[in-house]
Amino acid sequence: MNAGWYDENNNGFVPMVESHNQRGQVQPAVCRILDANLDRAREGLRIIEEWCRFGLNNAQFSGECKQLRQELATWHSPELRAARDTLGDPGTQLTHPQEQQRADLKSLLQANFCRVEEALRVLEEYGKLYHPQMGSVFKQMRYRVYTLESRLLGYERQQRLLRSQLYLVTSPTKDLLSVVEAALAGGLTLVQYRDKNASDGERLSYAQQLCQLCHQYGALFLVNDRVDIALAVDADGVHLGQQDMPINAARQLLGPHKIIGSSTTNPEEMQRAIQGGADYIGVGPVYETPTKVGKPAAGLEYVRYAAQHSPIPWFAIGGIDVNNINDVILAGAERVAVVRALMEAEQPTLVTQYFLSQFTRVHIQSKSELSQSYVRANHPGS
Ligand SMILES: Cc1ncc(COP(=O)(O)OP(=O)(O)O)c(N)n1
Ligand SMILES: Cc1nc(C(=O)O)sc1CCOP(=O)(O)O
Ligand SMILES: [Mg+2]
Repeated sequence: MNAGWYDENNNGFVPMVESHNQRGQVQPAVCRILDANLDRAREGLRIIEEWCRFGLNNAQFSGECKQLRQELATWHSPELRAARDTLGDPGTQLTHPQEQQRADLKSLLQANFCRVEEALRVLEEYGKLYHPQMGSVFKQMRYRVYTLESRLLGYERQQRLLRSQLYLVTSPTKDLLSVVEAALAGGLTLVQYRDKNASDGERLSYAQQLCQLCHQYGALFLVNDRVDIALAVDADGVHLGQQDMPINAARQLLGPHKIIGSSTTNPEEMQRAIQGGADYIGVGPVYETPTKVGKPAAGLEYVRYAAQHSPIPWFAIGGIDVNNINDVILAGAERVAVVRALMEAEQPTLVTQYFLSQFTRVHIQSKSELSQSYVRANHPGS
């Protein structure tokens, strides 16, 4: 019969990794360290797994967490558990103020990934004193957790991009932070920092402040044109036009999980952006706009084309305001990007709320109009 034990934490029968401590040569303190860190890693994984399972309904991510927990359980032998001395542990009273509050879900997940990774690193080092394979096994496990972390946080980002219907592209103003904050308070979830004339120092400083502000509100933050600044402030991604760095070069620098947006004006540019690996595209200018002088309008015709043909999220942009938003939505746009309509608004919070409400209203109205015309066509007498 295989050696092992029954684990009460949902793991069932756990085959035991054979003890290497047969001659009692490993110090009890090492066993205590291994016991504590096996617990710490499993607890952190369980917290992450709950979000993957109940928050994201994602079987792949939650399955990977469960698999890692089970592998940890195979090392948590009764011998290591027996070394536990909770009453004699001075660390049970120590907490850090940051553990008492988490700003948002992202920081909760990041804190727990950090906890798991640290625990695995401790297991890797002290494990070398306990079992010949423990060092390499826990090193591999730590790399699996890094991969899970970047895939999960990248996935979260993509989900937030998909859910964003209004995108604020900023223009320079002395009230930049307060305008953006007012829009975030109205429910804005996507912001791009755009300033074509500032010095690099100013750009970096604004990008840092805006990135922090957006993340406080759970919104995504992208930088226009500049991959280096996006990297320096750990932004969620960049927006690149036809004259900017090519998407594939930006992807090499930013890695697979950051967002890259690309401006398009016609079907050929759209096709190239999609093939190049853009996460979303700008579709415009819908109307001519003083924000981008000299760029001819692509018009509502191109919006209709995007509605029919774009397999990735797209934002109609250019001259969109509270007066014409309904025309743009009726042409098929489910997402819009604006500069002046929010940056020059007297009440950015209210204007944000108005824009967002139009997506629901126009769709409900056009759906009910469609269903009424269906009833009229199919039941002429009713
Ligand atoms: C969402 C979005 N769409 C299009 C643009 C324009 O990008 P680009 O063509 O590179 O022009 P500049 O903004 O750099 O002047 C954008 N910024 N955002
Ligand atoms: C930055 C930008 N890019 C465009 C494009 O079509 O690629 S239109 C545009 C400016 C949009 O500004 P406003 O909302 O003030 O008209
Ligand atoms: Mg550009």
